[in-house]
Amino acid sequence: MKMPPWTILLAILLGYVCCKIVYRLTLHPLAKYPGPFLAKVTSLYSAYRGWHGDIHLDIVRCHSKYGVFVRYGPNRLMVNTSRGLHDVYGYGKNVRKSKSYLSMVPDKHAWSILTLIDKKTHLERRKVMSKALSDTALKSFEPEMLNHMDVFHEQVAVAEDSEGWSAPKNMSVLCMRLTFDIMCEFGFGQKTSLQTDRTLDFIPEVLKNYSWRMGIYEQYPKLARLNAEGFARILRIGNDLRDKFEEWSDRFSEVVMNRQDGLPKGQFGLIRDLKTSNGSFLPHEELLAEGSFLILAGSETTAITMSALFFYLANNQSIYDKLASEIRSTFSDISEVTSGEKLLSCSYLSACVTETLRICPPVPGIPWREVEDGGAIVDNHYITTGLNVGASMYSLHHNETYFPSPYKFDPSRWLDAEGTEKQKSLAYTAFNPFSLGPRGCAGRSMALLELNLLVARTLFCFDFRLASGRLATVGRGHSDKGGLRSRENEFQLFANITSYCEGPWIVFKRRGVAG
Ligand code: HEM
Repeated sequence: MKMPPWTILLAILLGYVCCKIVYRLTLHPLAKYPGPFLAKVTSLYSAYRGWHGDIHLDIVRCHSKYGVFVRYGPNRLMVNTSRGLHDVYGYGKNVRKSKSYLSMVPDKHAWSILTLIDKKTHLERRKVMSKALSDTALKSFEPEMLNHMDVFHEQVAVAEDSEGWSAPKNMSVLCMRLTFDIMCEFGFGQKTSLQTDRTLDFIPEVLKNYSWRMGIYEQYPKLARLNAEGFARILRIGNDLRDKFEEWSDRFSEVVMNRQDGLPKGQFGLIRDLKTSNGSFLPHEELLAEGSFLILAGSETTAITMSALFFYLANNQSIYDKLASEIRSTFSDISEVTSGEKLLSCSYLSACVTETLRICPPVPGIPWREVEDGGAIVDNHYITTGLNVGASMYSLHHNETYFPSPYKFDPSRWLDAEGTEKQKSLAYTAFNPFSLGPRGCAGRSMALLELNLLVARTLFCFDFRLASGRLATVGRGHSDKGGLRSRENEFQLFANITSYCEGPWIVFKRRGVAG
């Protein structure tokens, strides 16, 4: 009997897939490691988790079920120890950024500091970026940063009831607008007014969608080749938002890219005017990619941490009181609440910020690294060339070995107290919200400055608390949601390439207003 050609093709394809699955389960160098069955045979498993936004929770579940090393993709191994963390991300390790970052490179020349895989080119870029984000640059920008925070406070200051409390405010929305405006002026010298101009509300929405897509592609880069954006455009899905955003970003980049003297530059000017080793400027596509990444990197992450800080302070009265008392006794006028000795002396503030970054790391998933020629040792395990290794920040930050009662918001774990030194230094070995080593966050100081200043200035000028009724539940876990989303006192993260969050809804009252 003669078989039709398509049946033969199908049989060959099926045979190939079966062989691949058998290989991945038996002879593959990672075959001996435990993990979810589907994750061993296809990266679609983690892409599905990325699509759901609960990849960080699934990783915690997998480590508690399978142990320290878990196979989380056919070629991917994750580890949940501080030694593993430092072996993968520390300086001088035999790894580079994984090829999955390529899925975030839209065009041939559109690298950004985040996606650059080549170590030498990255180092050159990093030197310029470090200068752009140096303490000196931050200090000279601080007055503008404070202006943006004043606008933020004007928005929450309007009293709505007879006791002087404001209407409920959605912190994740207000914080994103604030950090976006700060980033655009710091990086590009542009005043974007997202805080006050409601016609620009499409921008955070577009950025959120973009991060969500990138989060999925990072897990399964082949999906990027399907060109979902192209199809969405043809099918006219989301075209309104996209058109508005493209129009806005074209206008924005026209000004930013203009090298004429006298135009506002911002710190990004240093990258724009950077000449490569052959004496030419970076290609236009690369500058655009770099600019977009900087806005995302600088705004989403910091906004999530700010929102989480409001959530945990409003939900923990004794911590709120202790912090308010520290701030109000350290400063005697709002003009004093700036960077410097007094702010640095607020040890409880610093502990609250650190604890928020621990319990709610804005990059909760795994920044994958690829092992280079010669292999690498990760927590005493030899890993072969070409495989991907990584550690999830959320999972490590909830590992009981380093953080007893990991789901409890407890700033005191970062304070000096007799008998706790050992536990505290152990905690620091696993604390990693900004990643570490050569690819660690270049904007750490900027983020910490924004976080400390916003909280200190808010508590100096205002009292705040959770909004009442249904709004008080936004952002928290719920028993109905089941599993790892059921913790009511945990601020819920939805992980993508960074993450997004909802709420909390907070009401404010200017201090000194009688009620
Ligand atoms: C709480 C706020 C922030 C957190 C938690 C955070 C976290 C991170 C993490 C985990 C990475 C490594 C990502 C990877 O390996 O794939 C990273 C990279 C980076 N971040 Fe941040 N970030 C924050 C704020 C900022 C800010 C305000 C900026 C300012 C522009 C910034 C600029 C960068 C840059 C340039 C890189 C790439 C570094 C490199 O590859 O050399 N970040 N960040």
